[in-house]
Amino acid sequence: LPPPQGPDAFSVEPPRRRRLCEELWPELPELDSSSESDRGSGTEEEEEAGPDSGFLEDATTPLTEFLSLKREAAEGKLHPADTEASGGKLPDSPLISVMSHLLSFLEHYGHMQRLQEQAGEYRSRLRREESRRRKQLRTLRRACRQQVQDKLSVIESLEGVICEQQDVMETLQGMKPPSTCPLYPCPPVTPVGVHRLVESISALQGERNKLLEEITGLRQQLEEGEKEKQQLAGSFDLQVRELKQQIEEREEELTRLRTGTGVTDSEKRIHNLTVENEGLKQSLSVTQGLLQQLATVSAQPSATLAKYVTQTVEVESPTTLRSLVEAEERNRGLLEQLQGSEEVTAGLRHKISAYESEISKLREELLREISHLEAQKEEAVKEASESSEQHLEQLREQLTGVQRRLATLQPILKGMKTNYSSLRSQVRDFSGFYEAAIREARRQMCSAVSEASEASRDLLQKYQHEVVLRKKYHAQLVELKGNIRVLCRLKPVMEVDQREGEVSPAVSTEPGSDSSITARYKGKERTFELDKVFLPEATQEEVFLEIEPLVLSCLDGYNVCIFAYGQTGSGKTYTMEGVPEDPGINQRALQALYREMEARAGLWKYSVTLSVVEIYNEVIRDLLGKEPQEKLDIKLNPDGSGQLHVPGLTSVEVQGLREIRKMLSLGKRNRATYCTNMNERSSRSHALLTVTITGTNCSTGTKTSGKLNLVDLAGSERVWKSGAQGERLKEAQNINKSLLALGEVIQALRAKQGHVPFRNSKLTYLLQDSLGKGNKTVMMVQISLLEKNAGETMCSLKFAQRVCKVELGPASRKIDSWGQSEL
Ligand SMILES: Nc1ncnc2c1ncn2[C@@H]1O[C@H](COP(=O)(O)OP(=O)(O)OP(=O)(O)O)[C@@H](O)[C@H]1O
Repeated sequence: LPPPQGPDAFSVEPPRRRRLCEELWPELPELDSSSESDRGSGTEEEEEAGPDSGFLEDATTPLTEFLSLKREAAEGKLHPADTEASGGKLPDSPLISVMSHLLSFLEHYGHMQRLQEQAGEYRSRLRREESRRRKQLRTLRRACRQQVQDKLSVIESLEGVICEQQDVMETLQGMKPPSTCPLYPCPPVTPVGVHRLVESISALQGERNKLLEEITGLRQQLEEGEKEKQQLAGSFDLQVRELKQQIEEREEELTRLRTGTGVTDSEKRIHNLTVENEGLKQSLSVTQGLLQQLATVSAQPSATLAKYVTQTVEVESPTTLRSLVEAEERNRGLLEQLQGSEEVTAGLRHKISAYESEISKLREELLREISHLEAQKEEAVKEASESSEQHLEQLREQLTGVQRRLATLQPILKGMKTNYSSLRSQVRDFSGFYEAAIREARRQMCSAVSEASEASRDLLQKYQHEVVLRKKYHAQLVELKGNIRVLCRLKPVMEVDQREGEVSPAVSTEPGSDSSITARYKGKERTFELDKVFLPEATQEEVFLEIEPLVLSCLDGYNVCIFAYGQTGSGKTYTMEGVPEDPGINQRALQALYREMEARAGLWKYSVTLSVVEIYNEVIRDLLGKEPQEKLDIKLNPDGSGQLHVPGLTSVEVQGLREIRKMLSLGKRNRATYCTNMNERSSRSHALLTVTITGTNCSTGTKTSGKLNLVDLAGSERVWKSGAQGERLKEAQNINKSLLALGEVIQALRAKQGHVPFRNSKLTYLLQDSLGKGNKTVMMVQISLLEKNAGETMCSLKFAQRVCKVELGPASRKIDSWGQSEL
């Protein structure tokens, strides 16, 4: 095998190689914080690196310094202001002081202060993030450096081996054969030895190639690390931009607030310039950081690599050389970019200095303005103090006046105090005085009450006497009128009758007389003398007024019976019940009773009970009961009083007229009503409303019990005329039977017979206690004026005449012209 030709790496001395490796990664000693001496130790190898490597070194030096200063500042070794002053060659920026000055103005506004604090927080976060990123970067670089050192140590050991081999080779080559050697002076090297050497050299070359490959791999790793670093730097820049944007937003908000709160134009301009300046500074710092990274990572390895290539590898590998030349070209491009960036940086610095000078001018203006304001403030304070002194003087004068007034008021106050103490003693004694007065008043009241009770007793006695007299006279009056009274009411000719042509009257009255009535029937005329004849024009009220005293006598303990008698359709129900808009006797009687009861309230207490029964076909039915169809019987009261009573009959105690109306409407609904050809709503039953009034005298306790029977009798027409048949015929017969029985009872009473046939019908039996002696009865005979009803009219008037002859009291009655009754 041929020996290696030309210069190779093995010709380089080991210490020199070590220095070359160190130059390949100049940031390694920097990161060890011991780079000052290493960087400063310019060696002859560096000078041999050519003009390009020297230029690169010169260009990277200030950036390296800047980086170190920045790092130191980050590590807290230097104050940021010092860093900028020394590394960036910038004067101490007044922006921060102006800013702080401006912010001091904002201290008056709590909200602005909070915003400022937020901005500070964002800045500190930014700084923290920056330091974190730098730490990461340092860690990465340290790891890379460790790897490189490891590789270098391997290379060194290999180089040592190679050197040894070379020494061996040189020794071998320089060895002279012994003079005794037959092959001398050119002793042949044994092929085996040479072959072994060649083999070892080629093995070493293979190892060296491997190492070179490893170096290439490491370079690739470094490049990848660089890319990662750039990505990190990019993301870092993005975060920084976001944070700056947030700061800018906060500062804009501050600006808005400041504008809203009325800062001067100079302050606004200063603020705007400050913001712009800050932005420029930030862009400058970003650019510088970028340059620094580029210079640190790209340029320095390239420079050292160039030297390395020049000295070692170039001759061996054209491919590597080509790639290194390309890297060199890239480095040159980066350098150009660096130069451009530096120019931009210089321009920005110039701008910053211009802005700072303007800011300093504005600051001066601001200071002038502040001093002017302070002067104004002092003046205002002076004026305020003068006015307050004047006010104080006035207050002093007022105080003096008040003190003078107080001095004059002192005696009055003293007098008031005396009065107050006397009042207090009076108040203390008042309770005793009050109790004594109350006792005296009670005593006087008791005596007055006793006197009054004596007087009232006298009055009460007089009143009771008067009541007794009134009752007596009332009874005498009623007796004079007659205890049984027969009234006649003429039904007016209705429209329906006029339409049918039934207008010829069969009844007439005498002018000037209100008690005689003349009826014509079958060519005969007959005059009847009754107690009262109501003409067709008579109102419901007129009718009731006639019987009101009798009704009211119930309150004094009388039993009163009021009948409505007459043929069907003659107006019985109208007279007794009336119509809603014009009520009849029933409701008017109850109203009058309640009126009177109210008038007697305080003297008498009354309770009113109500019962409504119907007598249909000689059967009594309870119209207020739950079972109206149930038949009731009349029996003697088991209390031995001899009174009659109807077991099971509903007797409702009513409290007022409203309740009575309810009961009456219930009774009306339950009443059996059938149609006949005489009247569409002809009642075929007797309706009996009984009002029992029990009174108690409040002072004497005397009790009275009166009963008012209001009877709407069934139609009295003759059976043959009503055309009734079958069941209806039975109804008519029963009706006529009960009416006949009523006539018989009245006749017996008139004749003062010992036996009065009350039991002949349910009606008379039921009214037994109201029809006897001492009771009062009113018969309201309803008659029609019409010719067609003349026969019925005649019958009704004859019946009325018979009743009229009955004498239930001492009053004598006129006897009619015919003398005797037909009964
Ligand atoms: N004085 C009167 N003024 C006005 N209308 C009357 C008068 N009398 C009766 N009427 C009317 O005549 C009609 C028949 O009267 P009502 O029903 O009172 O007769 P009645 O005798 O009760 O008949 P029934 O025996 O069938 O019950 C009713 O429409 C009633 O309003």
